[in-house]
Amino acid sequence: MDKLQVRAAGPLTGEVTISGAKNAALPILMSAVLAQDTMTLGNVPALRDVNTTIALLRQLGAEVSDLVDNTLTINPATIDNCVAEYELVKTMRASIMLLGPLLAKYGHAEVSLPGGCAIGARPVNLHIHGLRAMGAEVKVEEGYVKAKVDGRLKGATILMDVVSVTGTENLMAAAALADGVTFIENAAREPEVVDLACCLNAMGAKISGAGTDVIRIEGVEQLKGVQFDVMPDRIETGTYLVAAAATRGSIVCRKAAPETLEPVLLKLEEAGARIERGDDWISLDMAGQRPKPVNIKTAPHPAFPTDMQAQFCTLNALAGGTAKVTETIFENRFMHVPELQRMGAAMELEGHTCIIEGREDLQGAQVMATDLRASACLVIAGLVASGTTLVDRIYHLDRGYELIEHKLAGLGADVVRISA
Ligand SMILES: CC(=O)N[C@H]1[C@@H](OP(=O)(O)OP(=O)(O)OC[C@H]2O[C@@H](n3ccc(=O)[nH]c3=O)[C@H](O)[C@@H]2O)O[C@H](CO)[C@@H](O)[C@@H]1O
Ligand SMILES: C=C(OP(=O)(O)O)C(=O)O
Repeated sequence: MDKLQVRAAGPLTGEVTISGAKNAALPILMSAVLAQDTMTLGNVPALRDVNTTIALLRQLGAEVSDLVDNTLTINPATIDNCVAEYELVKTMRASIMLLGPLLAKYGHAEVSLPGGCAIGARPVNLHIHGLRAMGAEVKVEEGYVKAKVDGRLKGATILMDVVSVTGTENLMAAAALADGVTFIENAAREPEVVDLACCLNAMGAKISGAGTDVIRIEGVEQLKGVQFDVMPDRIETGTYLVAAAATRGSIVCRKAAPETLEPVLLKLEEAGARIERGDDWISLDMAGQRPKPVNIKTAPHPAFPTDMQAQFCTLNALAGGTAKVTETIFENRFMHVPELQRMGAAMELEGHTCIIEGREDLQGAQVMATDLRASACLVIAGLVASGTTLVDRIYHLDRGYELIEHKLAGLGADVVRISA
């Protein structure tokens, strides 16, 4: 298993180019099955999860090119199998996004339940509820969600009890080919939902309201293959900005989408960073100062994203004062806390809140990455800690950060991948 060796090398400085968003790319790749002909997708990040998605689509019979220069083509016309098998699905929860599109296009679909994961339970009851409301027969059997419908799905009004990003995306994609109008109420407003809606609309769908809490989808009979570029990754952007802030550095993120990470930028400003935003760039400058503590409470967009919580734990661990970080989306998303404690961080958990007393220094240690963003927060800690930090199980990191060691090295960090 690969490890990352991280040593402090002073403040991060320079420019980093942001990749396409994992959490937009995966639903868009899976919604490509809705098209009649070939989709060409650009700005697709080279990530382990993208490779898994390519393998899943090929397993269904789609013709999928390799990813070259962050571009790939998907021809779904050759799909002859609507079963997404456990072996691939278990490594990536986003696979559930195949359910709605396959069902809407082919009238049946079987997608393995992804199972629980380290950060929390991740149920799919809302996806099932919505598809049933659209007339599908859905059962959970032998670890698979099995859905079928006679003819087309029917437009329906669906109230989401809880704001669910993938749930909203699955139902929106399915409704794009349904007969009649669907309303998704209490919809997720995340920028990735908007990106998927833009892609579907380019394919000929009639979706309005994406980015608000009511999405209206007027079903159409067919969707066509188009060229579409995936939006920039706001979480990758936020991660590099926090890394720069933790090291008291000064960086510019290029090919970013500032409007998608306003809550993160506001918290970085509160931490003492000078932030400037352009159309597609963000700069951060700490002017050599130690970060100030910032209280964080995660919640659905436009509030503070759960995917940035771990990184802000590290930032607070280095801040001059005490901060509270509260997680409201996932019940078990603090597994980085014991690892950061091993590096000397002063933090305690009280239920869903982590109380962090900032320290001037952390110490390098061998630590274990437990999930994607937890891995990122340990790498950030290693950029500041004395001695050497060895982050184990970085396959988590490879799910979501394209070329992380190269991008960090470009900012002056001392980060080396040690291949097993
Ligand atoms: C709202 C939110 O911040 N969602 C995050 C979630 O998206 P992801 O799409 O993975 O998860 P959801 O948005 O669906 O889940 C949000 C909440 O809804 C609950 N739920 C979800 C579906 C369902 O059928 N039933 C149900 O009860 C979940 O247990 C969770 O507490 O993880 C992603 C990866 O970390 C993040 O990028 C998203 O920002
Ligand atoms: C946890 C994440 O992803 P996933 O939903 O694929 O597990 C994430 O993007 O932070």
